[in-house]
Formats: sequence, structure tokens, C-alpha cells
Amino acid sequence: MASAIHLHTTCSLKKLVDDGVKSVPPKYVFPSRLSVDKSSTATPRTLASPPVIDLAPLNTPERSHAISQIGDACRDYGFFQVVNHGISLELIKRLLAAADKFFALPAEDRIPYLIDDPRDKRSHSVNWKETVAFRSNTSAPAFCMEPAWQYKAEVQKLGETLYRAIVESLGATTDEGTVKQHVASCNMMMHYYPPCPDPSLTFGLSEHTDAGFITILLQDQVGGLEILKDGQWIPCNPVPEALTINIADQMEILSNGRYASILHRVVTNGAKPRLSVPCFLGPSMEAVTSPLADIIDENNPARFRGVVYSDYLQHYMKVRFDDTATNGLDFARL
Ligand SMILES: O=C(O)CCC(=O)C(=O)O
Ligand SMILES: [Fe+2]
Repeated sequence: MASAIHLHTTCSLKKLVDDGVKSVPPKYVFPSRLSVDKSSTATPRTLASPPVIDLAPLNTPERSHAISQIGDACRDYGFFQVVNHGISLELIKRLLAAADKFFALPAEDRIPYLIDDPRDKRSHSVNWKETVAFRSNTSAPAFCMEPAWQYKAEVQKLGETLYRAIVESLGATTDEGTVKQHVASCNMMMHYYPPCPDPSLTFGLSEHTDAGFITILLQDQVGGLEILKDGQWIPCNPVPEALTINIADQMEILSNGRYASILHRVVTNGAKPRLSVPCFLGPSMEAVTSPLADIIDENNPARFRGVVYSDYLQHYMKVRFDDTATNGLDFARL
């Protein structure tokens, strides 16, 4: 969400829940939730969760095996989880502990740091979550900033590794200058989804795709993330010590549509709060994304035009979170 203007919010959903709210206030009700046949949105058991991929072989003679696993996951799911990702588990624990400590603070100490995520308002409905965005040294209390900055730097490195691997899985090459331009920014947020008195009425985060190249998500073990696969919402169940990766819009353009940016959403639950830390890795504002030259020929013509990221983001923020359009990528489609 690189270009979004983040206004600070004045209220806390968590406080409402802590104070014992017994029903969902109307602004948090998604009308689409009321009209759907609940049986069709019940978590299906038939389709598997996205695959879990071991990244350790990337630095060994077995690299090509890991690359083909990544390619298959990008093509078949647009989502996968990675273990042996190189980010210290101790650092991850420290970050999650800091996040827990932050969300345990009294509401008045937390509210100044909460942002109005522009993605939280879809038409008239509001997502069931609270969010902090790590944009400056004062985005969160110092005890959060310290692990957050360290984690963000590690995620940026992992993002470059994954970008290279994904391009390689397409049978294409890239140069270091392009990697730096396309993995130029890392927008990090921290979402807290309180337990909800009626999860059938709400979304933690309603369906969307992410705008950048790839998103690296740290989620706790509670669960709630779902992806749309073959017309069915399937859970992306948390795996201990894994990070969740998804293809975002710029990667769909780069891969000329071979790797789709997948719709995903977060559902709420009645029992436990959930914490997640997404990092949106995207290009610099002036960078142009277009399909990789190596994968375009007369049998595979370009399906997208080149787009400047700042133009893309402007369009994305306009259409993605109202009810009038469903696909931000139509902006770039030829
Ligand atoms: O909390 C999650 O699991 C997903 C968050 C997400 O999709 C986003 O912030 O774009
Ligand atoms: Fe997302």
C-alpha cells in the first residue's frame, strides 16, 4: 500500500471487544455475507492448502528442484509457505512478542499508533481488525520498532531471493539492477483481528489482491487466511516457523499472466484474537513493470502493457476497495 495516505484512527475495535460487545455493530456487517448461501462458503475440505516449500536447497546443487516447486506453486496456487527461509526464528519470536505486548496496552496508549487502513472500508462495511503500519521511527512504540526494523531488513533480502527464484522458474533471466528496482520498497503492517461475536457477518479483511510483486506474511497459529482457488475459498493454514508468500499484481504482469495474483481474504473467529504481519514488496514509484522479454514471442504475445507503479497504485486504490470493479489489473491488460 505504498502510496496510501494513512490517517490515524480515533477508536479501537479491540476496546469494543474487550468491553464485551455481544453483537456485531452494523458498520462491520458485510451485506454480501448475509446473502450468500453459507454452505457454499463453509471451509471446503476437498482442496489442499497451498504447498510448503523448503528454501534451503536454493543455495545447493538441488536449486533447480526448489525452483520448480516454486514455479508449480506460483502457477497452481499463487500462494505458498516457505520454511528454512533464512530469517532468524528468534527475531520472529521477538517481533510477535512485541506485537502481543503492543496489543495488550490500554486503548488510549494504542490508539495514537493505529492507522485507518484505506482497505478497511469497502462500500459501507468495515473490516474487523486493527492495523499499525511501520512507516517511520514513531509508527509504533520503541519496543516494537526495534524488532520491526530488523525483521523488515531481513524480509527485503528474502524478497530479493524469492523474486530471483520466481523469475528463474519462468525460464527467464533478470539483472541485479532490475531486482533492486522491483524489490525497492517493503511496506510492513501489523494486523490484529479480535475475536468476533458473529464471524458469519464479518471479514477480518475482505477479498482483495495485493498491488506489488510479492507479499511475505508472518501469521500466528490461529488461522483465518483464505485464498480463492478454482472458485472455492480454501484455508491457508499456518505452518509453524513458515512464512506465507503470495504473488501480487506486478508479478502477474511480469509473468505475462502465467502467475496470477490471487484473491484472498481473512475470516474472523469467535474464540481467539489473530495477529499477522504482512510485508508488501513492491517496485519504486517510478519503475515500469512489463512482461519479461524472455517469455514473450509471437506464440505468446504480451497480455499487459508496461505500467508505472505510481499510476498503477492510484488506479488500484480507486477500484480495489469499492464495489464497482473487481480487478485492478484490467488497467494494464491489453
Ligand atoms: O492477515 C492476513 O493473513 C492477510 C493480510 C493481507 O492479506 C493484507 O494485509 O493484504
Ligand atoms: Fe493481502
